Amino acid sequence: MIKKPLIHYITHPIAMTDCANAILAIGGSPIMAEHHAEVQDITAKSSALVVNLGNTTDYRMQAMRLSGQVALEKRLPIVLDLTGIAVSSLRRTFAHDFITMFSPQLVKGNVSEILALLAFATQANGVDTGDNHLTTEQLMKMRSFCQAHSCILLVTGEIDVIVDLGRFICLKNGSDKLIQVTGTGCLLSGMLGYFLSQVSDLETVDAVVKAVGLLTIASEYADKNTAGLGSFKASLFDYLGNLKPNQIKGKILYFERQMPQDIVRYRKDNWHE
Ligand SMILES: Nc1ncnc2c1ncn2[C@@H]1O[C@H](COP(=O)(O)OP(=O)(O)OP(=O)(O)O)[C@@H](O)[C@H]1O
Ligand SMILES: Cc1ncsc1CCO
Repeated sequence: MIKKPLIHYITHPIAMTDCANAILAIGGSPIMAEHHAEVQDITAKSSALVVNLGNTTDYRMQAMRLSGQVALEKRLPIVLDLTGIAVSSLRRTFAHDFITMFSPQLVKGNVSEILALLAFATQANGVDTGDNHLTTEQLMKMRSFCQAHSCILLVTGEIDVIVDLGRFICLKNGSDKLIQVTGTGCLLSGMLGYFLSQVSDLETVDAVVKAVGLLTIASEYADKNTAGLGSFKASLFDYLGNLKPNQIKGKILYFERQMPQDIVRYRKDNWHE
C-alpha cells in the first residue's frame, strides 16, 4: 500500500477542485496536470491515471493520449470516465480509440453513457442520464465489451452496476442529492483512481466496491444531517474524510449474480424513482 499515492487526474474545470478535494479527503495526493510538455513525467511519477471526457478540448484529449501511453507502459491503473459521450460523437470516437490503445482497467459512466459506448440509442440529457432501466441484451453486451477489452465497466445510477468478465454486482446505497450536485460522478472517478492504486489488478472489483461504497454511504450520512444542497455538499466532504472502514462495513447493499436476467429483475424490484 502506497502512502499518499499521487493520482494524476486529467479532467474538466467544472468539478476539478471537488475532485482534488475528494482525493485528498481519502488519503491521496491529486495532480490535475495537462500541459503536453509535462504530463508524461507526471504520469510516470503517479500511482494511477484518471481521464474524464467532460467539457473536453483537443488539448486535453492529446494530454490524455500522452499520459495514457506512459500509464500503459508502466502498467498503472487507468480509469476512463465517459462524461458526456451520449451526446457527442467526438467523445464516443475518442473513448473507443482510448480504450483500444491504452486498455483502461475501469470504464465508468452513467446508464446513458454506457449505453452510448455500446452503440445503443439513449435518452441522455447532456451529461445527465435519461435512461435508467437495463435489459438482458444490454447487460450481455456490457459483458462482451469487458471480455473484448479486458476491462471492468461501472454503470452509475440509483443502483450502480459493476460488470466484469463473469458476474454482475449491484450496489444500492446513495442519496438522490448526489445527482443534484454537479460532478459527483467525476469525483467518484478520482476516488476510484485512488482505490485502484492500492490494489493489484486481481482486486480491481473490490476496489470499485469500496470507492462506490464510501461515496454513497457518505452521501447517506450527509443527507440525514442536512436540509439543503449546499450543506449536503459540505457534509459529504466531512464524511469522506472521517468515515472509518467499520462505519461502512456491513452497510453496503450488495447483490451479485452471473445471469443478466437476475440483475434486470433486481433493478426493477429495487428501483425507487
Ligand atoms: N437516484 C440516485 N439515488 C442515489 N444515488 C445515486 C442516484 N443517482 C446516482 N447516484 C449515485 O451518485 C454517484 C454519481 O453517479 P451519477 O450517475 O450521477 O454520475 P454522473 O452522471 O457521471 O455524475 P456527474 O455528471 O454529476 O459527474 C454514484 O455513486 C451513484 O451511486
Ligand atoms: C462536464 C460537465 N458539463 C456540465 S456539468 C458537468 C460536470 C458533471 O458531469
